[in-house]
Order: sequence, then structure tokens, then C-alpha cells
Amino acid sequence: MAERAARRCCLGWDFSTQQVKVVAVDAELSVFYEDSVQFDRDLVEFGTQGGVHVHKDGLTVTSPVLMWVQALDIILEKMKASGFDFSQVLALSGAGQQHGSVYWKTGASQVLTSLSPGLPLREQLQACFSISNCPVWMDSSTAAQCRQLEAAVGGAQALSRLTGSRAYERFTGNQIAKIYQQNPEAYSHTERISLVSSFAASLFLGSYSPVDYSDGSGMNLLQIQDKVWSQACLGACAPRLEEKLGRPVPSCSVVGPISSYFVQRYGFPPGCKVVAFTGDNPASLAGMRLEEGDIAVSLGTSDTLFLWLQEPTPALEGHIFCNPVDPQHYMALLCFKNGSLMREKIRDESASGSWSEFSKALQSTEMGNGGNLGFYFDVMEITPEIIGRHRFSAENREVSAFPREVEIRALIEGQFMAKKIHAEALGYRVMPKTKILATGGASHNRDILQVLADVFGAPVYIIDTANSACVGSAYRAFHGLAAGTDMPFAEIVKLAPDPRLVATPTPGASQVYEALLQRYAMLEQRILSQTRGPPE
Ligand SMILES: O=C(CO)[C@@H](O)[C@H](O)CF
Repeated sequence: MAERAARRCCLGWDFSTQQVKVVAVDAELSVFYEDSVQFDRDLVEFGTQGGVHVHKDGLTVTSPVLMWVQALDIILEKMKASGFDFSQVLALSGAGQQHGSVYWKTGASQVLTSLSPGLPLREQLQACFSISNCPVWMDSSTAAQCRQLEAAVGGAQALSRLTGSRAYERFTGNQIAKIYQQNPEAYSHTERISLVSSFAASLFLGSYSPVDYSDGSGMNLLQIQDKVWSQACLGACAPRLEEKLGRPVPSCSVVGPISSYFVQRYGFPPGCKVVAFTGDNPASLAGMRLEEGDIAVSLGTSDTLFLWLQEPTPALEGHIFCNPVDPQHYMALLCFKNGSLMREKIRDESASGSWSEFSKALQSTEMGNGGNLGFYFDVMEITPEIIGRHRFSAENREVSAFPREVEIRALIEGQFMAKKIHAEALGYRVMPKTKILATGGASHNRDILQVLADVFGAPVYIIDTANSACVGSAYRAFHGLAAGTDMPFAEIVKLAPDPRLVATPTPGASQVYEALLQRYAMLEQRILSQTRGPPE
């Protein structure tokens, strides 16, 4: 076989809900290797569905930590068998599904620091966890702990101002509180608690890796302004928690050289640096190379917004995290549950199930839709908590139906006006240099993206985000190599492939939507007050 040319590179890992994935990125920022291990397919002995176990109560959702450990064994063996040259790896970083937590049993650190290169990780770490089935982000069994935490710090808005989010069931502090309350013995036998991200980093480090600021922002425990644990939140969740968490670190930190285990077993260079792992969403922000003022819109089953924020305004909706690539700034995540499933429903009802007909309707109706406005929430919306369909005429009179073309434009304009209004409520502002990066299924429809450009008054680009968390992690590893040089992340990743411009705002769009956005916000409050009483 022809000798492979040496190719210095960084690795980006993603310990996500359904798989462990890795990419290798060279100095020109080209991805030249990728591999994955799917939990359901490749580790059937764990019996997961979608990488998780949904418990009988329908609320508790966990994943076996040894499945994640064994997946790493398997993927490294696959890379070795494929002839991957580990000696070329300069640094690595990674991502993990956010909010999940791993509980290292007392004494585990001695095992982690003295791994035998002759054995796989699974065999050696078998007895190192006090909780075998780790709570993950899909868990919603901690409502009581959420109320206790909010009460302890002065309410939901106070908690949001402190940690970037009101209490959410999936957030780690509430999960730790539940374990302490329901399994105190396991908690007392726990010497370290990691996030999925810092757990994965610990495996490569051969010692406990600290939690990074960005993924730590998803715990309801970290003061996002001061970047320290909130003593009030720690105390409300469980005793002696700070010693189990360790001190959080900036997301761009080099947390140490790779463990000798990987040097001897796989041939990594002894100087290979491990850069702090972070959450999958912060890593995706890095992978999409979002910059100040940019917004990424993932148009999927649910629509997710990634925002880059300088000065956040924590609210009762959405999440503010410390920014993973600029420690002075922040990022925000907003989730809209009625995404593509809602678009497909209106397509079926008003465009005979055809996206081409759907597009024609958008082309044949004017910006502003003659003042007609619609709210389409067939499932309970997260942002804000509204359900049902509500249509209003130009005179703000609620009507029961629209003509089909008007219905289609009302859906799309409404979805994007909601995004702009709630993004601005978190402190986001469109800037002259703002780019909107669109991804996900609906980003293939140019007419939908034209409405997005018009509503936001900013150009829309499309990017391939298939591996955004992995690629973002590899980019962050390169950034870690420049640690101490103050070189900005944007400079490190400037060679990466540029996004493609697809739509620019139609002349006059800002005038049309400035008025419409105000009406949309007023009508949204009207619906909310009708359904849940006046806002807090
Ligand atoms: O809960 C989430 C973010 O808050 C999800 O996006 C998880 O990070 C998915 F792994």
C-alpha cells in the first residue's frame, strides 16, 4: 500500500446522544477523516433506543456510561485498523451532549491515572462509576428539584439572571439534586461529577478534566458573569458539591497533554494537547464560525437559534451560555418546537403536499401579507408557551381562516418574526455585518430563506453543519495550540470553507416588518394573556 503522506492534524470528537463521532482536520482546515460508532447498532448489548433508555415513568431518561467508554475503545480500534496515523495528531478537543452527568466512584482517579495500555478502557473502568446509568438531556423527571432551586435563589428570573437560564429539568444541578435526594449512598461514594463533555476529556487526559465555562452554563450552577460556581445554587442542590465539580475553566483552555495510555496503545505523540471539551451546541457555534452579530438558524424538527451575544439579557425563555470561543462574550440558544412538522402540515393542507406549490404561494404574496398575521402551534410551543392556531386580520381581528397562499406566508413570516422578537429579548441585535447562517431541512428552500432575510433585514447564507460539533471541536483544538498568543478564534479558522450566500433582504423589507413585528409582539402577548393570565 502506498505510504500515506504525513498530515499534521487535530481531532474533533462528539459524544452525542446516539453516537461517538470523530473527524480529523488538517492544517488547511480540510476534513480528511471521519468515523463513528452508533450506540444502538454497534453496542447492542446495552439495549438503547436512540442511545438512551426511557424509563417506565416516561420522564426519566438515562444512558449507560460504560457504553460511552466502550464506544471510544471501538472507534479508536477502527481508526487503528484503517491505518490512521495517530502520530500526526497535534491536539484534540471534543463535545458532549449538554446537561448529562457522570458520577466517578471514590478511588476512580487512581485507576484513570494508571491505565494499562495493554487493555481496553471498558475493562479497566468497569468499577469506576457510582451511577451506571447517567441522566441525559432528554430527562424531565426533576420538576420538584427545579422548583426547590428557584425558590432557593429568589425565583425563576433571579436564577436566569444568575446562571443564564431559569430552572430546566434537564439541567445538571437539578439532576444532581435528584440523585442526592433519591440515592444518597451513591452520592456519598462519588468523588467527582463530570458533564458528558468533561467526562470524555478525562478519558483522554487520564485524570479529571475540569468543566468548561460554556457547557457549565447548562447546569443552573455557574454564575455566567463571574464564571464561578454559585454558592447559593450549589447549596440548594447537594452538599460538598463544589469539591466534586472542581474549578471551571475557560473553554479554550489546554487542560493537559494526552494520557500515556493513548501514546503507548495508539501512538499519539506525547505532546498531543487536550483542549477542554464543551457542549455540542457551543461546539457547533464554533464549527459554524459564528461571529459577533451573527445568528445561526437550524430549521429542523424543532427550530433552534444560535446567537452570538456581547451583553446578554437573561430571560424566562431560552438559554444564555458563556461563549465557547470568546471568554468575554456569550451565546444564546432558543428552541422553537413547532418547526418543520408545522411547515409540513401547512404544506399538506394549503399546498397539496407540494413544496413547489408552497414556494409559488410565497412568490405570489407580498411581504407583510396584507397585514395578515398567524401563530401556528399544533404542539405546545416552548418559545413562548402557546398552543393552537391563531390568525389575525390587518385590523387585529381574530379570524378562523386565511386563503391558502395567505396561510402559507402567514406561517413562515410568523415563525421568523417570533425568532427575531425572542432573539432581541435575549439581547440580540442585527448589526450591519450580521450574517444569518441557515441549516437544516428547510434551508434547501430558497423562498423560505428569502422571507428569513426580509424579516431579519440581513443576508442569509447556507452551510453544511453535518459534523458541526466535531468540526468545531477540531477548530477549537487548533485554537488551543495557539494558547497564550491571544490569537482570536476567527483568525485561526479563516481558511475554513466559506458559507454560500443565498438570499439578501428585498428593498423596503425593513419598513414592512418594523411595523409588523410590533403587531406580532402585541398579539403574542394578547394570546398569552388569554391563555395564562398577564405576563410575570
Ligand atoms: O438540551 C440541549 C440543549 O440545551 C440539547 O441540544 C442537547 O445538547 C443535545 F445533546
